[in-house]
Amino acid sequence: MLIQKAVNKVSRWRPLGSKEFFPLLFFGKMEPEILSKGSYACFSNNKKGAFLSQSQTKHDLRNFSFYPAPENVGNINGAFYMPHHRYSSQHSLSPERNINHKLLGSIPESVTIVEVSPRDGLQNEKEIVPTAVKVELIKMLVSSGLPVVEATSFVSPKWVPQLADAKDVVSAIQGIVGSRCPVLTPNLKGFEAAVSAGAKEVAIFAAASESFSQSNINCSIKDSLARYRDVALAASNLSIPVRGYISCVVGCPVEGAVPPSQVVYVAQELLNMGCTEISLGDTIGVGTPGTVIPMLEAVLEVVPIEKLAVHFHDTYGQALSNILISLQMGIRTIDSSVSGLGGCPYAKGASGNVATEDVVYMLNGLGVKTNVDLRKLMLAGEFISKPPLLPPSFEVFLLNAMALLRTRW
Ligand SMILES: CC(C)(COP(=O)([O-])OP(=O)([O-])OC[C@H]1O[C@@H](n2cnc3c(N)ncnc32)[C@H](O)[C@@H]1OP(=O)([O-])[O-])[C@@H](O)C(=O)NCCC(=O)NCCSC(=O)C[C@@](C)(O)CC(=O)[O-]
Repeated sequence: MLIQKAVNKVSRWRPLGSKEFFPLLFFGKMEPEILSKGSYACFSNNKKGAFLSQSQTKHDLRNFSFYPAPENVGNINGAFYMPHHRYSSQHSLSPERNINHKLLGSIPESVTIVEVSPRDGLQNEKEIVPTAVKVELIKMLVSSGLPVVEATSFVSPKWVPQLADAKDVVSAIQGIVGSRCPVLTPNLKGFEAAVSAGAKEVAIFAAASESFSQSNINCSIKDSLARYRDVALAASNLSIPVRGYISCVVGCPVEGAVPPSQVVYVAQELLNMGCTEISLGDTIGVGTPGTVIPMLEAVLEVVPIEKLAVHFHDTYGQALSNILISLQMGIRTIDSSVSGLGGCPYAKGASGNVATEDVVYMLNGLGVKTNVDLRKLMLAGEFISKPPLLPPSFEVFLLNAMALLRTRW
């Protein structure tokens, strides 16, 4: 029997297979060539692209690091990757570049990506993913350079059976350095269990919609805030940072459109109880820039921009547009999930989170620093999305053996 792991929601992201890699290694051409005005070829076996302004020279092109053939990186024909390029006045030689500059000028130089796949990505998966697989996923995500990897939730196992192994996951990642690994805690019981397992950061999760609060955490918004005040106080006594989520910031599966004033109310309450960061969740992915901009403008009246994060689901393919406008408004923390895994068990119809690969690809294209290695990230996505070739018990045995070897050497 094979274990059915999470389903990769974004099949365009897959690492190079050896079949594609070896021809590139031996026959691929590493230097870009200008073919005609404004177009170039990255590899001899690649399609030609036409993305650069006519004023750019061959010298400019050499300064970019090109990935191997783009269709091999992500199956995106004609796309290409410029990790170190940033639009700056140095490059603003043509009028169209000036227009670009105006639109992109407010985008931050660096962005913190909060990877939520081990928690938000897996919580909705029906087949139970073995603890060792979850731990390996977290390690792979950490090794890709992600600064924050949300590890799991200390919620009721009756409500979310997939995350019933929260204690074991947190115990197993105690040695991890280089990334923060917060966990969700819905109440004091969850908080205490998280702390005794070794969690150093927690997140609480309220909603801007009354119906969603009831279906997700079985209480009203007011009662949830009272519960969270207790968690925030206990956390502050232990100097543990608390992130506050707000779900349904633009739309609710039951109530429809959610007015920005309800989001502002919950944001203000979370801020007052001491949350160090507030993540605004478009839980069912119904937002567009048309609804996200007014909501963000309203929240920015009460929450300082450096404390805000955005959390988009991609139900209608709007997540990247919403992220782009959030960046243009100055937000510097983006939540995402590798391979677009995710969906809330209590939000019917909610599709996956925005894929981290897509976010990193866009940020790289904008020249925004993330410190994330896209190739390693893709391997993590591949690892969690592909049904394994081995029986689960053997796979878990292998993962445990690898973990043991790592601790010995
Ligand atoms: C909040 C509760 C616990 C209330 O659940 P409840 O049933 O109202 O709780 P209760 O206090 O009446 O307790 C019932 C039982 O649960 C136990 N219990 C109580 N608390 C815990 C705990 N922490 N850990 C383990 N067990 C717990 C408690 O001990 C008791 O056990 P029993 O006596 O029946 O054996 C429940 O509704 C729950 O766990 N909800 C979690 C739902 C969830 O995880 N949703 C997904 C996360 S939110 C999300 O995805 C959105 C987000 C953040 O990603 C952003 C976005 O996209 O919008």
